[in-house]
Amino acid sequence: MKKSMLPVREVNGSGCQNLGKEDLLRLLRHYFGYSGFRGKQLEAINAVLSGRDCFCLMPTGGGKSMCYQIPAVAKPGIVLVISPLIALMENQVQILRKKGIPAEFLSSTLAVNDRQKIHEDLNSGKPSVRLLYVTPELVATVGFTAKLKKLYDRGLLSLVAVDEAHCISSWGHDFRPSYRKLSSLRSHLPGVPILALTATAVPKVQKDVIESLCLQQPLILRASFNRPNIFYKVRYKDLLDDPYTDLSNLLKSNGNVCSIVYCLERSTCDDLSAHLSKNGISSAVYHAGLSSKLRSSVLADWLSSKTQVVVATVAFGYSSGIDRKDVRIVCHFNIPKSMEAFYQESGRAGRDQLPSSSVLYYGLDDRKRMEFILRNATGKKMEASSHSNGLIQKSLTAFNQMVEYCEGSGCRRKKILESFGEQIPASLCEKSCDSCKHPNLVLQHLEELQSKSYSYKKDKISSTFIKSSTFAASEGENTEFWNREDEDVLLDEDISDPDDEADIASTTIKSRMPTDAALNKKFEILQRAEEAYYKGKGPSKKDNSDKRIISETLRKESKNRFFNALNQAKERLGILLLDFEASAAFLEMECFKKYEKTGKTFYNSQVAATLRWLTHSSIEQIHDRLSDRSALTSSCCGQDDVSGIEDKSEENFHGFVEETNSREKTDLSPIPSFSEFASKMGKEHCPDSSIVGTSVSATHSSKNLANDGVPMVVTDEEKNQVKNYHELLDMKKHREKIDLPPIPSFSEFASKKHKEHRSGSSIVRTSGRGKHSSKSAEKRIRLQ
Ligand SMILES: Nc1ncnc2c1ncn2[C@@H]1O[C@H](COP(=O)(O)OP(=O)(O)OP(=O)(O)O)[C@@H](O)[C@H]1O
Ligand SMILES: [Mg+2]
Repeated sequence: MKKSMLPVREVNGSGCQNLGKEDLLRLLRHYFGYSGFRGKQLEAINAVLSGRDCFCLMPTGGGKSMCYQIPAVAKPGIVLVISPLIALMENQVQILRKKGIPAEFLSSTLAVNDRQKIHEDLNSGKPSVRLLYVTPELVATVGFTAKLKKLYDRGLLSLVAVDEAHCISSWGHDFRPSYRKLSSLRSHLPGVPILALTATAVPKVQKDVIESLCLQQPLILRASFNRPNIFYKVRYKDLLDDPYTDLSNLLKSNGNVCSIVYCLERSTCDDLSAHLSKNGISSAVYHAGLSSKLRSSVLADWLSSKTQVVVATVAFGYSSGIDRKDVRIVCHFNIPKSMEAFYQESGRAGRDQLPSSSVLYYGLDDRKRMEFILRNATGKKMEASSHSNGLIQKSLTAFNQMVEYCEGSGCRRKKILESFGEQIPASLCEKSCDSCKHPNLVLQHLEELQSKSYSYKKDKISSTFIKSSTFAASEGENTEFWNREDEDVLLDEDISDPDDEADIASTTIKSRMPTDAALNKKFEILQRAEEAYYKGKGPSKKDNSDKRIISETLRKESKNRFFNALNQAKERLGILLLDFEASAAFLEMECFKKYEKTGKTFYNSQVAATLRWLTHSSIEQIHDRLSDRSALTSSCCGQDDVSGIEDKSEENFHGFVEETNSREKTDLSPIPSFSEFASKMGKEHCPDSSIVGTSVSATHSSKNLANDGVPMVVTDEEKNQVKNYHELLDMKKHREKIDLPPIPSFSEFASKKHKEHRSGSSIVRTSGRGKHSSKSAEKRIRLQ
């Protein structure tokens, strides 16, 4: 039930100073039902009521909003709240209205009529609104500045609150350029107190905020950043059989509670959410690859408990301030870039002060990946700047704190707080982190990790992280890593991003290659399908089952898409030594197997994610995933084992490639013709190249025929040799055409793989693929 407004004391200027603690407590109880102020709330409220600027540093969920909400009901006039997110504003306005406090937000998402009503109220003799929420972009417009001036001239502005004030600082982790424009507020509205609120404790950011907002002798309030109700824990991916299963078990064992799972990449979100859903956990995906409408509906469902788990990229982290109090678990499925980001994101847990957990899944691959991104992200943003080296160093140093949090022993809570300059005794933790609760177990894990790390460095770093030049760019698009810092990219709830059409146009314009535009279009169609599904418009009740069926036609189309995408990848990368048809079939089968039961929508989504992966992956990644696809395809199809045949042809090919390579080194005579090659292999004829890429199903019959000894029959072995030969020719032609650094000796590559296979290393080969090897292949694919 709505409450009526308590009469505001008639105050003129300094009159408010007379409001004592009891008066303020009365307001707190009346409107919010709380019995006492928390932390530094009372000091902040008193400061702004007395007309003083205030910089308020309180932890996430600490109750910063109250510092401007109480003044709004204690003092006549309007409190202007500047907030980075429309969703956050909507959320707060709804809550305030329910409590009987007249609050409004102005944004481009409002209907024209609603906007008009707000403006009419503001222009009226006595506006009823007490809290007016706006975005920084709106404040920067000439029209709104004029409106503010008018309110100011009429003495109606009582306070300007700048929420998430760290967004103003390029030193902060959420820098938002439009916040910079707020620096003119002080000169436009002299005498109106400014309250800056943030949970970002870095001293440099604090200084930057105070200077940028031109705060005058502000009262600086700093509460402890300790979140005693959050239990901190790290899980080591490299020591787990399957992190996906580990996560779903963790969520299930906690009773499907309200949770947030942060991932680095959109494709991981899609994949992980599908996995959780399959395991009976109510989950949805949130990332900037979704239309803004879909994002809003995911957020609304999560806020209203229709969905329990949101699997999100940092696009959701940007929604800091969204008030769902009962988030019990915040999980980072990939290591965040800094302690600041980690603190903010994990701080979404337990805002109701009840016991909650922060779980970070740490992986050595993830660490290297993030280091790579940080180097390139900073380089990319600062290409022309002489500061770039310093910035790279700065972000790597910040990241090292995160690594130390995971790889070091000792209290995790202490590490968090010390990174913000707070010195505490380890006893403060009271065994509410894994290190304090189970020190021996954590030490044991760290030892195991160390030995993994040693072999990891030896085996993997060179191959996994030497990426093509496209890596940095593609990482950015997939990970949304730069989104928060770059307003040109589709910013979450940016006021300048009012509708889906703008999203699509902007995405298309941003596409680097013409092929990307076509792909984006396809993604868009898939997104819409997904949106319809989530909104219940998708599968109709009548023929639900039919619509969910993945038809043969759809599967064929998907295969064709993969085939085309592989060709495009080949154009992009210069070379791909793969059988495209078999690889396309493998990728499609992977999607089908995974979502056969869940239905078309998820299947389409997985196809889209895989296509996206193909457009951005490096040669190594694609080869790693697909070089042994035929065996997988055959096993997926339930065919008999053909690995012997595959192996033999592969060995032949390897031998041939090696021989050709050694010829290359010693004598430059032309490459042998296929007939020469075939006769060398003991064959009698040269089959037509059109048979290249014959499906696996043909293998059996051709094998039988070959056994019958019919001379003109083309065996699969021969087909493979033809295919391999043509690929080799392509490779050579390509080398002749463009001036690339020498192709890495294929013989070295092939024999290295062979050796690795023999020694049972991480590269999974075709033959002898048992349950275990396919599992590790699956694991590797997921981590990409
Ligand atoms: N004095 C209080 N007593 C009890 N609960 C409070 C008090 N003040 C605020 N809260 C509640 O604490 C929760 C978090 O408050 P709020 O959203 O203002 O946090 P915040 O500091 O802005 O966090 P964030 O940095 O995440 O935005 C809210 O549900 C709010 O109602
Ligand atoms: Mg807040």
